[in-house]
Amino acid sequence: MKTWPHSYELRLQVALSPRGDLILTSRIKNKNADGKPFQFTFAYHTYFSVSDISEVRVEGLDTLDYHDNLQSKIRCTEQGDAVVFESEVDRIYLSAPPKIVTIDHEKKRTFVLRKKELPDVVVWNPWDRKAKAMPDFGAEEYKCMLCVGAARIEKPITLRPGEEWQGRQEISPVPSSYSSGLLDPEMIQQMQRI
Ligand SMILES: O=P(O)(O)OC[C@H]1O[C@@H](O)[C@H](O)[C@@H](O)[C@@H]1O
Repeated sequence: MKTWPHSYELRLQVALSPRGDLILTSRIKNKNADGKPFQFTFAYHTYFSVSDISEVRVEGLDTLDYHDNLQSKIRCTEQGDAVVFESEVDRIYLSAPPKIVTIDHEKKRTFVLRKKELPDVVVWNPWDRKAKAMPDFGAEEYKCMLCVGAARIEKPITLRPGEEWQGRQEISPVPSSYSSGLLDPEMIQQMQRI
């Protein structure tokens, strides 16, 4: 293929635990016979179903730098305690901690995202104008979704022939009655058991 003149193997393992944890493991192997290494970036693009995007907050990204895809990918710094949504957002947060939480106040549900070998995090919601322009996206669907996904974008991966890279993302839904910036004791116990 002209756009990607390399031979590779991609394996995606999808596992669902009895309590609802979704574990995605991706393996990419360089199968080039010509001895050439290749370089790539990687992102999961997982959509969460939320009750109302205006009530959702993403925690764990405070003070981090991000590339803003809505401003020609310029590098900005997150100023808030949490990421909240009042308009279109399309960002790549850099070198994020291994655990990020997406809190849905209305549904009293939190998605705990854990990641390995994937330092960055994509956060995306198209909002109304872009939603209308996308043929595979309902005009109103932006209100009840949020894309948060582990990624490796800033520092691409290089593989020599025969080498393999593995990245992993785990999503655990936990009930939560989060309020005023403090996790309730029940939720802390549940998160510690994960
Ligand atoms: O349709 P997908 O693959 O989920 O991607 C949706 C959007 O995801 C964003 O992260 C990209 O910056 C956008 O360009 C893209 O439209």
